[in-house]
Amino acid sequence: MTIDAIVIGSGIGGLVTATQLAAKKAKVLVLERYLIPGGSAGYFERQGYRFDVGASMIFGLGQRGTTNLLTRALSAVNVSQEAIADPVQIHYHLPQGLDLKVDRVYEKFLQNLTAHFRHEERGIRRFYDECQKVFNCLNNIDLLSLEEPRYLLRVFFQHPLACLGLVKYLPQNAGDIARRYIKDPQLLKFIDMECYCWSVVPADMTPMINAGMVFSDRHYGGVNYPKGGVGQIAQKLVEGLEKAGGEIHYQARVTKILIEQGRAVGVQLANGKVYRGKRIVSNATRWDTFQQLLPVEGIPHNEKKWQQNYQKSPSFLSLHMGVKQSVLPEGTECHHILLEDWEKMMAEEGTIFVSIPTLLDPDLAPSGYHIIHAFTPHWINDWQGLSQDEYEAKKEKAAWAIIDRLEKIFPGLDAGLDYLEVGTPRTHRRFLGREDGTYGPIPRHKLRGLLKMPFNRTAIPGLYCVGDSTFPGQGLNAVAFSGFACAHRIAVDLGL
Ligand SMILES: NC(=O)c1ccc[n+]([C@@H]2O[C@H](COP(=O)([O-])OP(=O)(O)OC[C@H]3O[C@@H](n4cnc5c(N)ncnc54)[C@H](O)[C@@H]3O)[C@@H](O)[C@H]2O)c1
Ligand SMILES: CC(C)=CCC/C(C)=C/C=C/C(C)=C/C=C/C(C)=C/C=C/C=C(C)/C=C/C=C(C)/C=C/C=C(\C)CCC=C(C)C
Repeated sequence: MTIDAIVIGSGIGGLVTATQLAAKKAKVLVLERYLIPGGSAGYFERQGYRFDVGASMIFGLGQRGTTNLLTRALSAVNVSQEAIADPVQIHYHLPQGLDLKVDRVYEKFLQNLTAHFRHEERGIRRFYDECQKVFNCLNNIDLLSLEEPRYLLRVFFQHPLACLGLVKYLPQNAGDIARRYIKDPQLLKFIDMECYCWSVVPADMTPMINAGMVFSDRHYGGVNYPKGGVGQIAQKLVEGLEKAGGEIHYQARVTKILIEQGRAVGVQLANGKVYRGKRIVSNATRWDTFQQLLPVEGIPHNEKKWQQNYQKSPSFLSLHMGVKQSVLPEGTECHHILLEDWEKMMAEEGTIFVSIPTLLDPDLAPSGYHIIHAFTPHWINDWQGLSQDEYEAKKEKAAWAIIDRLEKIFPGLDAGLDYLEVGTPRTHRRFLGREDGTYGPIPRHKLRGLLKMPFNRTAIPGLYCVGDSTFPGQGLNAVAFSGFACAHRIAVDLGL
């Protein structure tokens, strides 16, 4: 039977594309190089612990509005996922005693922040209220492909003000808007951290549309943890995909996208097997897609331009720990950010991110124990060219430096450690198939908001990209949007 769409990779971007197409009765095949689906939203099990590999703070699992794209993607193929509400998005432990919690309740968050910056009360409210404006524009409209003129026309006639609002914010960055209202340098550093901790760049380089989503949805749909672990989202999407007649093959590593007369017509696997399809979708990063799966000499001009504007963000050093319950003081929150010196916010091993999912779902660890996932940015270069012994020693040293720092918020961590597994940029590259283990693309220099981020079609007819190297970038809810948009464009192209 002819395959309508072959999707390379089962990250959330790839799976949302596949399920959306399958729901429209397209014949879909997903090819995944690893043993399970999910990519960065996958999991692994060790000694009774179920660890999330990457994604841990989940947006898009809310129940209301139009921006709850994970919930919507699941229900489109008749599956659902129980979600546990996280009452605090992040507990920040920042320099100069700036210790504060981002409460799920908007007014409570504003109060917590204002308590540290009384003189900026008005500016704080004006900045975050403006983020809510962006969110309200998005949360009113159907979110589909911006490459489909008839859809654009339709939403424009249905919601002209929301569309004009979005057009206004598309070229803007959060830092410019923050500086319009806020003068205090320490508060501006805090806004930088608010952006950096998910966009990996400071506020000046973070698109306002994305900041509007994150800073508002956390108080609207909220951050919600999937019962059973983050890996459940992908497992459920696969269940829905199969129910809708789609197929997924594991240990199916695509090594080549086949081009005939300038058009993508199929793929070849590492084992030599060939599949042909009417449309090919790559959920691999753009670097992997255009430099590994296609001949480098033929890289399209617009991809070269994209690489001049965007670079690979660093990868992470990840500590997956099992710890005794006694390590966590009463009232500990699920997510923490630790930084001791503002100058080091963007440095390797500067900011430490922490997620403790067992506070929301205790079933992920043996009784009496918790999971602490701590991660910090790291570049692959430092991990190349080492012997096995050197690699292990470097991992050990780096991990203990992080544990020592975490003792500040979790006294007794070292003594209460029951299990430790350390992942490096090499681990991310190997298991996620992402060049240099990168977290995703970041602007090389200040760009105008999201204007330079490509949509799903590529310069090669028949070939589409989905995932975090397409509009609007990193984040599970963001790549879910990219999946909705990609499937919409393909469905129109196939006349479904
Ligand atoms: N919320 C958080 O805390 C957090 C943390 C880390 C990552 N994330 C997010 O996760 C998102 C990643 O989603 P995504 O959908 O873009 O990508 P992904 O990297 O998660 O998924 C890509 C999938 O494609 C597979 N693949 C790659 N090359 C292949 C090949 N040649 N053949 C077959 N399969 C191949 C990989 O194994 C992987 O399963 C990012 O946006 C990132 O921001 C979130
Ligand atoms: C018609 C006319 C004229 C016009 C039109 C216009 C329009 C319509 C426009 C539109 C637009 C749109 C649709 C857009 C969209 C967007 C979106 C969806 C976005 C989204 C976003 C999201 C995001 C960004 C998210 C993110 C998140 C993340 C990344 C997270 C992460 C996290 C981390 C990493 C960390 C954690 C932490 C700790 C652990 C502590």
